[in-house]
Amino acid sequence: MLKLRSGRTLYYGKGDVLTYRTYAKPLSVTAIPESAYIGDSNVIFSHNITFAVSSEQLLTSFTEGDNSLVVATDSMKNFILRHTADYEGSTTEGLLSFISTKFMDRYPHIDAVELSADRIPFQTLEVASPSGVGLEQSPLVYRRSHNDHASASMKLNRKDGAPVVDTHECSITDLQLIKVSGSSFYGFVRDEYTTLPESFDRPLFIFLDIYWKYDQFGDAADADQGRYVPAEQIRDITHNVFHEMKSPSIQFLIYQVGLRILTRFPQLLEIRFESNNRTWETIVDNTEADPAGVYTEPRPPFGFQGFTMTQEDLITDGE
Ligand SMILES: O=c1[nH]c(=O)c2[nH]c(=O)[nH]c2[nH]1
Repeated sequence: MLKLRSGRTLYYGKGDVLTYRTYAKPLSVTAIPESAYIGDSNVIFSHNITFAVSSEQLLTSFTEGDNSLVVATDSMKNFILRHTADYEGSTTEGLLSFISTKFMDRYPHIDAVELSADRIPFQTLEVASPSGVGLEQSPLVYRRSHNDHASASMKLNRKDGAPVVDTHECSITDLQLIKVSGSSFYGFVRDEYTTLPESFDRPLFIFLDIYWKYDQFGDAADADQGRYVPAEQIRDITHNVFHEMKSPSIQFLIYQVGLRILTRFPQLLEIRFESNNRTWETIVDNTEADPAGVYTEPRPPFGFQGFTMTQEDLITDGE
């Protein structure tokens, strides 16, 4: 949240600025064992952007109705759209820092900007090859995806007058993963409040949001440094670890995912998880002889977990 020196919250801005940029610079990233993802053509580089500004000098716009320093939020929207066209890089983080730095350069009375973007994912589609043999990716037609998506957020302020990225966070949200067998939950506190039976093989459905921060923001903004961490590889590590392990709880599962992510990406300072337990409710249980089961959606209320990890966790875990 953007605040003045006095501690008073003050900001205004525009949300849901939809920017469908075509033919941005292609992204290429280093391969990791858990993922086939090595980049994006960025033929469609589209985002839903939220942009807010703050300044000591905007106080009178609230207290006296003085609009003399108010950049209309409609103009902000135009600024974002026009400069999305000028962006020469290939990452969401780079786009946000480019637009916000330009804005602070253009309007020197703005002290701080807070902005975020959800990437709007479009997936490639296969079409019959003109040669008549096999399929190939269409370079023209894409499918809008409503699955998990990447996001980034950051706050800029001024240092010696120049805009600098003060804090940032990248994420993948709305991951929804089911493992049909190989998860348990037992050994928890049993007392007069306990009704949950122990489970030795539950169909574990989790909703997961994962957030990360770089040690050096430049690695996120400029993929040419070769240390960009794509949300797609974070996603693929997550389902690999889920696949590999017999989890005794969601708590331990996300810790193991975090260890793997921090191992793969030493350029990350911190990783944070927010998970939600949506374990399917069992209607017809499976047996050793017959693996078929029938399950239904769990009823609220839902359990959740939150956990933050840093590179220190790799040292203490002895990996
Ligand atoms: O993985 C889990 N962790 C819990 O803390 C918990 N609590 C609960 O009721 N089910 C589960 N599952």
